[in-house]
Amino acid sequence: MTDALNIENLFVRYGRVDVVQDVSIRVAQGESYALVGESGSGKSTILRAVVGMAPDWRGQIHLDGTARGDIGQGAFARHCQMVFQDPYASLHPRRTVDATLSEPLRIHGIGDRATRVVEMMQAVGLDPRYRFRFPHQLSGGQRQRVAIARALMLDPKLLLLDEPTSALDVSVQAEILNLLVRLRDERGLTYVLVTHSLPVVSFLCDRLGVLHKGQLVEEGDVGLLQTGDFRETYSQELYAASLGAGDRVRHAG
Ligand SMILES: Nc1ncnc2c1ncn2[C@@H]1O[C@H](COP(=O)(O)OP(=O)(O)OP(=O)(O)O)[C@@H](O)[C@H]1O
Repeated sequence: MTDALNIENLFVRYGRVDVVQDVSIRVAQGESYALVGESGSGKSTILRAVVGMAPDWRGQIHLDGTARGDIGQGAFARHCQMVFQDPYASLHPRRTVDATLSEPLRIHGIGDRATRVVEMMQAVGLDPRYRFRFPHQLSGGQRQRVAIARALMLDPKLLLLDEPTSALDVSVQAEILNLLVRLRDERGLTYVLVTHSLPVVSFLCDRLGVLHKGQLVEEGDVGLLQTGDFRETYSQELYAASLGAGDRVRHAG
């Protein structure tokens, strides 16, 4: 089967610096893949290159076997969406939930918007009576549910999740992780997740890639997080630093 996402020899440059260097990643259909690594290692930049938010990149990016450059903006939005870390920053402060969720439908000429908005609110566990609320009238967890709902409005197959729970209270993180697992199972989604949290990777992902200074230094099955059997010193250090942090999340299911 064609990979959901195939990144080959990706370089991304800001100014004169290659912040991503020769990275190749394949993510199978239905797989959940995590990118981990310290702050500034280039994790988010890789996601940004996939969605077209990195101005200067080279290499090959294929989605479902089609080159990124051959996919128009509309088709891309129907295929792949990104969820950002901070739902407060990513939602428009003067748009109600209804306006936020209707917008992609309007842009793509999809009718029956009120019904679809209510159905999606229910699918992400948001009470439809919040439909005409603004972001500041919602909790952090509810806002992230809106952001996830917005990402799903066009029924994409690939979701890029950039630290989707790290801006949330610990008590709410597990709820959002459970929601992401349920939505993935119900909709056959493929996830690429960027996170600092190895417990989140254990909970949500099948495979992980370790990024260090813009390079992918190691890839492996998520079982590595049980054994700690990493090959590279950098991965071992990252693993050791995370030990003991977040059993709560690991058992969120
Ligand atoms: N718009 C930009 N202009 C210049 N440099 C940038 C820009 N965005 C990111 N960088 C640099 O690129 C490098 C990689 O950043 P990136 O955000 O991808 O790292 P990250 O691994 O996702 O970090 P974090 O975990 O802190 O989000 C960093 O050195 C960062 O300073």
